[in-house]
Amino acid sequence: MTKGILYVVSGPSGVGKSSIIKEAMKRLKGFTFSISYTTRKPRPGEVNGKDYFFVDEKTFDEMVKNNEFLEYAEVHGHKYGTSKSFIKEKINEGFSIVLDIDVQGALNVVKQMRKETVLIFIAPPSYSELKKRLLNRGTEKMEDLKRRLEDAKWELSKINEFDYLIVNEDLNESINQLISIFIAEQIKTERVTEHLGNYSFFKFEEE
Ligand SMILES: Nc1ncnc2c1ncn2[C@@H]1O[C@H](COP(=O)(O)OP(=O)(O)OP(=O)(O)O)[C@@H](O)[C@H]1O
Ligand SMILES: Nc1nc2c(ncn2[C@@H]2O[C@H](COP(=O)(O)O)[C@@H](O)[C@H]2O)c(=O)[nH]1
Repeated sequence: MTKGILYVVSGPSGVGKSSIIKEAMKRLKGFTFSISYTTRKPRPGEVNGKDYFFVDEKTFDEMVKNNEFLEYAEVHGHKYGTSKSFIKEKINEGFSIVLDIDVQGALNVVKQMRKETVLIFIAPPSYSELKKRLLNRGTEKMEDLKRRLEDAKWELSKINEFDYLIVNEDLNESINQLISIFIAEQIKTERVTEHLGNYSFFKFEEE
């Protein structure tokens, strides 16, 4: 069976990754979201098993020891990781999987699974707009917010390592751009021909 595609969406905190992904996935069928594990405490409204699997440090470290993560990283002072068994299973079953992970994690995934992975960077229209979005979201204390903005500088320096770049100015346009990438990648010649197996286009000329 043809392997699925791993869409890795990354970019600084507060740029709009989850807003774009959630809406794109509502409008498409057949896409599965990879729910990460984290040691961060849930925000109001966040649901365990839907937004994240919220675990304590001991559980997370145990999972690292047992090699249960495809990738994991310390991001803005908390630990986050992607389940290896979930990704391997789904990708082998031919599913399209969407990951919302940080830049370190994204570069780590692509090192292991270049052929299956599509790297998408979401950038803010400006640094001040990023700050505004984080402030308006109001989910972080000032100290955490400053750290996220500081970390954004390194993350933005890695844009050129990504396959696609969406500048999230207008949310609806960004959603459409993400959907376009998802669909275009599915019909890349190498993926379609791999799916068709022995099918030959030249047969038509012979008939
Ligand atoms: N194009 C946009 N214009 C204005 N506001 C936006 C836009 N896109 C997203 N936002 C707002 O910016 C805030 C941050 O968005 P979101 O939580 O989706 O970011 P994120 O990249 O997933 O953040 P994190 O990495 O911290 O999880 C939210 O309040 C969201 O409503
Ligand atoms: N390397 C990984 N990064 C992850 C994972 N899950 C989420 N993230 C990234 O963490 C930051 C912060 O998220 P927040 O929900 O606390 O605001 C954000 O950039 C996410 O993309 C993961 O499994 N691995």
